[in-house]
Amino acid sequence: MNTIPTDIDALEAERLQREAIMKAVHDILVALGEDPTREGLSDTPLRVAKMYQEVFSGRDEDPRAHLQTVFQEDGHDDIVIVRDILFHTMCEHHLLPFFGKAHIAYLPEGGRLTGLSKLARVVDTVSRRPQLQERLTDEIADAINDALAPQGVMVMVEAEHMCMAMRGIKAHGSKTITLVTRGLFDTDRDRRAETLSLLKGLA
Ligand SMILES: Nc1nc2c(ncn2[C@@H]2O[C@H](COP(=O)(O)OP(=O)(O)OP(=O)(O)O)[C@@H](O)[C@H]2O)c(=O)[nH]1
Ligand SMILES: [Zn+2]
Repeated sequence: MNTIPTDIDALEAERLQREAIMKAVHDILVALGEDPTREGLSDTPLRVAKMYQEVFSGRDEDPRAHLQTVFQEDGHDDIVIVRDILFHTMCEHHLLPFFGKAHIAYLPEGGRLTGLSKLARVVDTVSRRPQLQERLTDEIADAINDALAPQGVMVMVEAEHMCMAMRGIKAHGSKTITLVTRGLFDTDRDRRAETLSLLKGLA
């Protein structure tokens, strides 16, 4: 009985949100001196609204939901690394893209492993939010730390920010690197150094 009204509510909320974004985009076009009825622009508010709904659709998702499937592999408490997970997201200051690669390492505890693709799914979910690179990196590490309770997690993100390239300082090609660690990587200097060089692809 409940599922149909809930679905209808969700669809209605999505429709209302799309209309609100369309109106805002229409107003921006007018403020820029454009004619929103001209052929090239007439569908632009709808296109932009759908695009924002898509690229910000991770706001209400919990990235930990991807990590609920745990494989028990007793005796495997050695490092797992997935490098070069490509992502795109939107900087919350300017609503311009930043994009690059996430590199993830975790040291399992008690043989608790997750599927490799699930790590990329975590990156995908937190990328579909208005973001800061530092928070994106924290959210990936926290999701893995909470869901798997590993001995340690290390996440490195390297990205180029369009708000630094196509406007403002116009620092084309600059890369921002963020690194966060949890658990054993905070305390064990040797493990930290070894894993960092693996994350950088140096080993
Ligand atoms: N720490 C951090 N800063 C970011 C990120 N994305 C964009 N920024 C910065 O956010 C800052 C916003 O600064 P403001 O002075 O409020 O805005 P602004 O006048 O547009 O700044 P400029 O880009 O220097 O022209 C800029 O320095 C951006 O480079 C991010 O992911 N993390
Ligand atoms: Zn920005």
